[in-house]
Amino acid sequence: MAHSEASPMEGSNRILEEYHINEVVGFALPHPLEELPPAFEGWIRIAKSLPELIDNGQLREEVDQLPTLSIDELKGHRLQRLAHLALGCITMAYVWNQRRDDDVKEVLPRNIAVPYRQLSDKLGLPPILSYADCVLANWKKKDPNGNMDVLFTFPGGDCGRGFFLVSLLVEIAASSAIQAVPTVCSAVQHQDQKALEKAFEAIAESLNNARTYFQRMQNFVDPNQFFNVLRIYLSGWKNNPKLPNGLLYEGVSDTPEMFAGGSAGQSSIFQCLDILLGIKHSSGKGSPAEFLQEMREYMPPAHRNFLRSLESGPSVREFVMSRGNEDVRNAYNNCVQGLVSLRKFHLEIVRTYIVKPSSNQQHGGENRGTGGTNLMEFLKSVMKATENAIL
Ligand code: HEM
Ligand SMILES: Brc1ccc(-c2csc3nccn23)cc1
Repeated sequence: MAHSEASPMEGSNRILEEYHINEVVGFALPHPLEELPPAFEGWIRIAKSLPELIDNGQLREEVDQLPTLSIDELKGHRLQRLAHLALGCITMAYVWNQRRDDDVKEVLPRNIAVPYRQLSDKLGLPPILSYADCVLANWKKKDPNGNMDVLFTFPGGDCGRGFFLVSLLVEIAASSAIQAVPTVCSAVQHQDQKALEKAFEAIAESLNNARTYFQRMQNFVDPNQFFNVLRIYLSGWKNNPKLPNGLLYEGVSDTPEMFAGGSAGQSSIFQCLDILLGIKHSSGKGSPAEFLQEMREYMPPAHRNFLRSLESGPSVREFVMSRGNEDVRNAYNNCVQGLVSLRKFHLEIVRTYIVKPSSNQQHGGENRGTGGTNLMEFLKSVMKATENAIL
């Protein structure tokens, strides 16, 4: 690990800041901006009006009329994240438009493809809408008492707002677990059983709290709107029969390129806890481990590096198994159980929001998730691997 990068083993919150992890919102972007400089008003205007423009058939025409803008004026991480999010939403709307299989765009025009790729390269993010865009940076405080709202959404009524905000609330609730990660690493390094037990207790409590937010999904998101509308706009162009060669980014490359659709496999919280607790997912070609590893490439680089540095440290699980006292082992198991409960509840949500609505479809339900995975198999495997980690 590069000497300039602090390792979580040094056990200070300074480390988390260095990896762009915020003590209140965790991996989410703190205080996202909502406005771009005046020259970019067209991007914001269109991104803010996707449902209306798509429904009245004007979206693609509006996008085609945008000027090709230089991104030089977009200084700073937050401005670039807002622009990347706006262009990501516009790109999904432009490609999928009114969700007709015979009306999918295979070429993204240069006036958005060129700045979109430049911003993606600057941020180290993929040129497709990702979890880091749509969940982590797509929010604002609506009023002084902390109610939140999304910046952009898609057709499907309140479905997108609910899906993105509930995911964000789970991320924020689980962020206190991430705050305990340097303490766990330091306690293992110093073989401090009491400190380790306390840090595990904080993680377990955080996961139980996060689960209560998960339950809000049913109140805000309609399963049929999710399955038949929103899910289409989050689909990507890797192994997608609707775009078998991928998407051509005009003015950027001569051949079409493939990028996976949005997935919460791109959530750093869950991958971070899997690493910390030593939860190993099944590996091999087309395996959950391979999919989750690939999804790291869609995360902000700082978060990807945090996961790497965590992976390079001593095994917490080994320490608990070989030297942990009974209290430490129980506290460790409560953390694993917290992740199992979240993943079991998530499986119920997926049955309600994907499996059931897809069985109502005439073609017997394509068993694919937003990330294009054979989802139930993948999710059950991930949940079982978590359960198997209980000592
Ligand atoms: C309507 C609600 C939801 C649906 C239909 C849904 C669906 C899915 C599907 C199909 C996958 C498989 C991978 C993929 O294709 O992306 C997945 C993965 C995942 N989802 Fe969701 N999801 C929902 C809500 C949430 C929420 C609120 C969270 C919390 C942040 C979440 C966290 C995850 C995680 C972490 C994974 C990766 C697998 C894992 O680590 O367990 N999901 N989800
Ligand atoms: Br883009 C985008 C990508 C992923 C998500 C998301 C939030 S929770 C969840 N489970 C599966 C996907 N997913 C939302 C927007």
